[in-house]
Parts: sequence; C-alpha cells; structure tokens
Amino acid sequence: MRPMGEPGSRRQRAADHGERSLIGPPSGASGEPPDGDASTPGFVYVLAFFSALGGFLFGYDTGVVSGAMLLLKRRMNLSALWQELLVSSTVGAAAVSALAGGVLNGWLGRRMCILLASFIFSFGGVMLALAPDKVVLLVGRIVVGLGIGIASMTVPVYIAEVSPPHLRGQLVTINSLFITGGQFIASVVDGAFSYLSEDGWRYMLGLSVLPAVLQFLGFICLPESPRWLLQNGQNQEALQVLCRIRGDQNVEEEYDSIKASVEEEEREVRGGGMVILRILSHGPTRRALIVGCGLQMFQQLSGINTVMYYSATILQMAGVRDDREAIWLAAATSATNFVFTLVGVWLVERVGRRKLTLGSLLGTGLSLALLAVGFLLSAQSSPPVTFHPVDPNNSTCRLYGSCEPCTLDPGCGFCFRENGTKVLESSCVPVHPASTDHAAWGRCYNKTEDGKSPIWAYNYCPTSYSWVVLMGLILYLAFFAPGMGPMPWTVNSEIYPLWARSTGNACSAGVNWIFNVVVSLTFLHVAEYLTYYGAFFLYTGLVFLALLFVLACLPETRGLQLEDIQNLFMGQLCSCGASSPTHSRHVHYIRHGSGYSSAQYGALDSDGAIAYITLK
Ligand SMILES: O[C@H]1[C@H](O)[C@@H](O)[C@H](O)[C@@H](O)[C@H]1O
Repeated sequence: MRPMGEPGSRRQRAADHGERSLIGPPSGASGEPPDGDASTPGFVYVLAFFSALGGFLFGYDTGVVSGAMLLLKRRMNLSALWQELLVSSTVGAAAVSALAGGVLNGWLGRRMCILLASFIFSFGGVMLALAPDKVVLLVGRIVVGLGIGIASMTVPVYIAEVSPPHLRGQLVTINSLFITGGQFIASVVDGAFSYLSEDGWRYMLGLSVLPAVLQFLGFICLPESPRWLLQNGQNQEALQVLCRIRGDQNVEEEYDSIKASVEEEEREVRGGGMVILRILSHGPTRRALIVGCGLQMFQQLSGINTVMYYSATILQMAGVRDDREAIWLAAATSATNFVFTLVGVWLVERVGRRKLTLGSLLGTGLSLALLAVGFLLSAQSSPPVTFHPVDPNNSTCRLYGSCEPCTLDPGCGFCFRENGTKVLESSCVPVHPASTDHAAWGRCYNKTEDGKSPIWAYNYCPTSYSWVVLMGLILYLAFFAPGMGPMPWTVNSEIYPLWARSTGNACSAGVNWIFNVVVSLTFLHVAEYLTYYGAFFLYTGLVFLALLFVLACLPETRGLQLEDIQNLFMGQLCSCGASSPTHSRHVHYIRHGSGYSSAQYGALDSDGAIAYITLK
C-alpha cells in the first residue's frame, strides 16, 4: 500500500505545500465524493441491486416458512419435531455454508459465489415447490439454507468492494434492507396464499425461484470485484472493471492503492498457512475479527428472531384470535422492520456506523425492558383456573392454579371463554400430541365453526396489559432495524484487509447463524425456566453488555477507503472506540514496509470529515 504521506500521493502533495492538509481520506468522510468528483455512475447501483437480491432471498426464505408451516403441518400431518426440523434445518445449513463460504470466496471469487448461491436458491425453490413428501421438503430446506449462508457472507463483501467509499455504508446497508424486504414480502405472500389450504405452501416456498433466476441471469453479465481480480493477478481485468464502476472518475489512485496493498500483503504473508491462523496471530486482524464476530453474536442475542417469531403470539395476547388476522398483523410487524431499516440506509453515511449502532442498542435495550415489564404485569394479573375437568391421564396440567404456569408448561394449554375482557370457565388441559392447535381432549379438542367453542391458548395468556407488550414490540423494531439489524453486516464487510476479508466474513456470518439457531431453539426453554418476563429481562441484560462492547471496541469506518480501515485496529482492542470520537484528534498510523513507524495526526471536524497532517 502506498503509505499516506508518501511523496507523490494526493494527500502528501498537499502536505508538501506546507498546508495543514484538510484533504479528507480518499473519499470524503463527510459523505461527499472525493474532491467533488463527478457523480457515481448508475452501474454501481445496478451491481448493488442485483447483489442485494441475495439479501432478499435470505429474508424471503427465512421468513416464508412460518406461514407455510401453518398449512404444511395439516397437509402432511407434521409432528412438532418435523416442524422444528423444517424450520431450523435451513438456519443450521446456512451456518455451515457461511463458514465454508470463506474458502469458496477466496478460491472462486465473489461473482462465482453469488452465481452459485442463486443457482442453489433456484434449485432448492423448485424442489420445495414440487416436494411430494416431508423428506424431500427437508432436503429442499437444507439446500436453500446452503444458498442463504453463501449469499449472506458474499454479498456484503462484493458490494463493499465495488462501492466508492462515500457510498459504501449506504449500499451495503441496502442489502440489509433487502433482507427485511424479503421477510416482509414473504409475510404478504404467506397471507395471500393462506387461503389455498391445499397447495398454498407450494407457491409460498416456490416463488423464491423468480428473484433467484433474475439474480443468476443478471450476474452472468456483471463483473467480478476488482479487488479480488487484483489479488489473483488479473490486473488488466481489474483496471477495466474499476473504470466501468467509477465512470469518468480517475481510477489511477484507487488502482495503485489496492495493488500496493495486495503486493505488501503478499510479502507479509509469504509462507502461507491457514488464513484463520494468520488472522489470529496478527493483532489488528484478530481485533477486527473479535469486533466483527462480537457484533454478529450480539445482533442475535438481542433476540430479533425471537421477537419476530413471537410477534404472532404477542398479537394473540392482545386479543387477535383469528389465525388469518394474526398472519396479516404479523406482516405489519415485518413491514415495521423493513421501513425502519430504510431509516438506517438514510442515517448510515450521515451519523456513521458507531453512533447508529450505539443509539440503536440503547433504544433496543429500553424497548426490551418495556416488553419484559408488559409480560411481568400480564403474569401478575394472570387469570386463575376456575374449571377442573376430570383428567383421564392424570397429567401435570391439572396442578396449575392460573394461566401463566399452565402455558409455560409445553405439555399444557389454557382453555377458556370470554365475556368482553372477562375470562370465564377456564381450565388447564394437555395439548394434543400431534398438534398444538387444540387440546388432547375435552372442550378445546374440537373447534366448531359457530364461534361458540371456547378459546384455546397455547403459549400465551389473555391479558389486559397486552398494549404494553405491543408498544414494546413496535419500539423494539423501530430501534433495532436501523442499527443493530444492518450494522453488523455493514461493518464486517469493511474491517478486514483483503487477504482476510473472505475468511473474516465467513467466520462472523457463521457466528450470526449459529447464535440464530441457539437463540431460537432455546427461547421456549428459557421462558419455561425464567418465565417470559425473565427471558426478556435476560435479553435486556445482554443488550446492555452489547452496548458496553460497542462503546469500547467499535471504531468509526465511515468514509475511509477499505485499504485504510485496518489502521483503526492498530491499538488495544478496547481503545478502538476511542479512535473515532467526533471533535477529537487521533493518531493515524502509516505503514512503512511491514512496520508502522511514523504517524499522521487526523482530526475529525464537526462534519466528521477527517483532516490529515503528516509529522516529519
Ligand atoms: O440483519 C438481519 C435482519 O435484522 C433480520 O430481520 C433478521 O432476521 C436476521 O437474523 C438479521 O441477521
């Protein structure tokens, strides 16, 4: 890499003139294109759009399954275990392929990996749409999961590598917008096809083939990332791609900077060895990996997928009894997630990654506390069991005195009648072994269509505090979606040097998927031991830990060229955060050969633009 301040560099030329250089980093950190260069060519937006279809498929395939399952469990007579398998197998497969994606990415390139993922998505989609039985369905869900894992780690890297620095955050965050957009469209499709009780699930699961094929066709014509091309010695092609994606801007400096950085990295890492071991033994990349994996872990530990998954139940608590109504209201929940991700796209280049993540975590934590308080109030006013039918099997359900402990036992449900908000004739009875939709026997076994049968509540209790929970849910999504939703993906796409980028992103995406499985599989057990409010207080605590982690360790990467970002990780891990506060000076290390010897001082002006001066 050409050191900043090296004779001949743009920044040094200004410094040589004796000015206290106020030239920003290669592109304006304030969100402006460098030196007022010509505007970014539309081609970059086309690239971002076709890549982000991978995000859309990630969102669609993880989101669509809940609605499809409502129909499938009846059509295929699925046991609870099979339902669990069909939902979690995709996430599990995504974890495995995200981890393997690092090797594939370095070996085949970003473009080939995206093509591979869209091919896998198309194949899996066809398989799901035509599945004759549950085994083929399971294989289809695993195939789709393999596609999701590869796409989830490749797409942000590709977009980051083709974007100009001043737009990088926004364009990578668009991928997250497509994820939540995919989840939203999936919930609308679920709603629309829920009326086709016979084959609706085939359309729900199969429709993902359309965006997958579109992405495949698009990527046949789109170029490889110039950074990967340079890393693999294809210099001419890299220059051509750079010219295409930067339009009439001068690409010479960017080309030189990437090339120098590749050459220097090659010198440093001569001798090879496994990339992950090299990452771990090299301080700055090790610290970047800890920050990247930590962010992804905390994203999942903030309970987003529990909240999304649990939204239907929260709505039932609030008095929505009809299945269809609950499906449409769940679509409103994912719409909230989507709309607020849009706010993140707007904010990321304006306030920067760090402030956005911190603000988001603070709001997410407070909303989780509100959710927990809502559940606590509901538990305290939990309706008593007033009707005790004779239990033929002497199950544990007859021992519970109120709704709360009854519904926390996975084997029991609450059967009651309502008169306005008053709960009458309530009993705690065993759930049917084949379906949680009704009781094993008694009044809540057979539902009649005349609306006179009692209400069967599995997993929730009727409560007059549901509005507190509902408010907590909406506030949670409004705070999570702009920051903690997209930032872990965005930050990971930029913090690793080129040689470590594929592996770093593979590890952090793998961590995201692993914690996704862990949180969703443990939620009901955690709730069983700690009650619902205990579970949400636990998530609140984890979010405050995340806040401390981000406060201490996440540096601001806004506006910096990818090749310069690693310098932010030169200091101690938990001083990372200190390198980026506004209005403060920070040392910017310059690489000389393989060492970091001299320094430039950078000061952030009030817009967050970085000014550099060189110490001689
Ligand atoms: O960033 C995404 C997004 O926030 C989704 O809504 C969530 O389901 C995913 O797990 C997460 O990785």
